[in-house]
Amino acid sequence: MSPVLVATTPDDTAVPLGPTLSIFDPVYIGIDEFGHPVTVPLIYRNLLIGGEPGSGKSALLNAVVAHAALSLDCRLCLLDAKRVELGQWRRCADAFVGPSLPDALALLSRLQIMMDRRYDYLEECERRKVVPDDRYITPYLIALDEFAYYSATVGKKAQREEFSELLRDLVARGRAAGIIVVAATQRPSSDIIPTSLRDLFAWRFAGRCTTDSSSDIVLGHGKAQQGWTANTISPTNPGAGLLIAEGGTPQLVKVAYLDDATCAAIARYAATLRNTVASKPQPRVAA
Ligand SMILES: Nc1ncnc2c1ncn2[C@@H]1O[C@H](COP(=O)(O)OP(=O)(O)OP(=O)(O)O)[C@@H](O)[C@H]1O
Repeated sequence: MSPVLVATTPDDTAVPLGPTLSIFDPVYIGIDEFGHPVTVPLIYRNLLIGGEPGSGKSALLNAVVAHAALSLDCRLCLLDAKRVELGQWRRCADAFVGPSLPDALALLSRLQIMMDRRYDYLEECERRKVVPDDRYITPYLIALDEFAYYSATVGKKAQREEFSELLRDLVARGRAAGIIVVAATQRPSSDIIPTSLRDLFAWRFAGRCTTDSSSDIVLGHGKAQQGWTANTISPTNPGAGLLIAEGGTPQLVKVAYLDDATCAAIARYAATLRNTVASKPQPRVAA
């Protein structure tokens, strides 16, 4: 039987805590058009989320981050230029970057170093990837809301390019080292999501897009012609979108929505869990 986790309140009362999740579990993200639950495995994968403003990208991001926050075998790094979309999870995260490109660069550089060291370790142990209950490697979820802010909006050109290169490297090489990137943008255009970057994301979600071509930029070339376009999703149906995950065929999904109060409650609970249960002896990425 797994041990009962107990938290201590300020007046020293022991409060039993419920079970936790694992980042190796499939992540519940919503329902399909028949009302069936939709889950996606995220370990060893990355997820790209695109769609017009208000299409429900942050809602999906929050559903994924909620699962990761409740997974004590996962650490979090959050980048959110608006600060309020992912801000409620701040106390669960090793690092939280707001609207600062230098901070974003510093964080991604450190993650890149950590990734390289993890591969040194895996090579030394003659292993290929992180596994459940890994003694020394804890998976990291890197969640970015509106990554175009860092890759195309602020700072100098060289800094933006450095950001894009670092992000691309983490997406391309991070999976076996337990680094999961979930990145959202409201600008599904070819300059923000070039094909070479898009194709590195095994899982993709397109919320409502204003054109067939912007939907294709998220889902893949030719999908609109095959009848899969997020342009047909009603603007009055936020959270609905086309998901490409296992199987490769797009699937219509309505994302589970966590309102502010629910998010805050889950985040508080997850932070309590994280403070209560000793984490693995591994240096933190954040300063
Ligand atoms: N799954 C959902 N079910 C019901 N309502 C939703 C859902 N997802 C989003 N909404 C509603 O749509 C609003 C906008 O959602 P959200 O902030 O996730 O969009 P967004 O695409 O991230 O927007 P932006 O690009 O401006 O950040 C939410 O405040 C909420 O009212």
